[in-house]
Amino acid sequence: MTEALKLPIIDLTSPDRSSTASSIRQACIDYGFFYLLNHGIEEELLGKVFEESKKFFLLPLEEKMKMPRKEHRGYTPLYAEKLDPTSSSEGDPKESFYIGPLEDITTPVNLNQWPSEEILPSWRRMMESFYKKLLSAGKRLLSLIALALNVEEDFFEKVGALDKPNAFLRLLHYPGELGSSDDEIYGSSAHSDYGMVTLLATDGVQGLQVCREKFKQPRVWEDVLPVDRALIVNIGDIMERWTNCLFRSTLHRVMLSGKERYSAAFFLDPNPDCMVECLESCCSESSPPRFPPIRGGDYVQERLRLTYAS
Ligand SMILES: O=C(O)CCC(=O)C(=O)O
Ligand SMILES: [Fe+2]
Repeated sequence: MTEALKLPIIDLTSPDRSSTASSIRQACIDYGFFYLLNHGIEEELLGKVFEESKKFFLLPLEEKMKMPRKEHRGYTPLYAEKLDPTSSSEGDPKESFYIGPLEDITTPVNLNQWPSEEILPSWRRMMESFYKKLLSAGKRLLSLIALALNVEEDFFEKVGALDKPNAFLRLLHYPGELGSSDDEIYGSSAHSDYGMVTLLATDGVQGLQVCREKFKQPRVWEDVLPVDRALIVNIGDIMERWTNCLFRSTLHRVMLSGKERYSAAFFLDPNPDCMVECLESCCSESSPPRFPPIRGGDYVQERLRLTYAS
């Protein structure tokens, strides 16, 4: 049995930034998760994004396999990914499509892969527009997160995290029928996200669960229900490092109920060259830094390697 969690709701456009920042601080300390309203992504665009996403996943497998995941961009088929590397299962029953930075960071050519315009004419335009709006919402949110951490609101810009951030949009499809007799099936197995923050949109089909005490056994899982017009935001491991574990990167998973589900997760990771080092406002003599400084890119690379190792 699980219970639904009543997560705090944050309004990105609230004029009272200091009170919003303190609500964010409490939400990140207590849950590492919150709902975000007035994020600037119109309902209409979101509807279209899910329509286009559906059209893509409905393509025959051989068409989708023309864009296999390369440089973390493109298509990953069912069971290709194991988010919980300690689990013995064959992989997660979900397929996804990754879109990386629209402006490339380390290469002169853009590495993104796109479905052919003949097959899906408005796909790329729609996804690029969605990506840009998510990035803008993410940047605005990070300025509030900076205030919540008692640093200057442009802190994440100043340290170079947001100068060409390594942000990935991932479209996800969890099939409805999997032909398994298990009554508990994890569409995404238990994991925490790697980056700074994740902004998640879902098609309204429930399934997301969080475990607030990742080191306690047995694990207690609570449902995060979809809230109309809200994105679900969670703190990632890099932010947990930056804040010396003050803000938590909470373990989460997706349980399948036999109902098909679509979601879109936007992982906002810092520029690969940005150094992630415990914030002064998050350590003291009695609470020294728990992690050494690390280059953002090195950290994410290692986590991805573990996820995709077979
Ligand atoms: O599909 C979802 O609701 C969550 C997906 C997720 O947690 C992830 O891709 O990291
Ligand atoms: Fe996640």
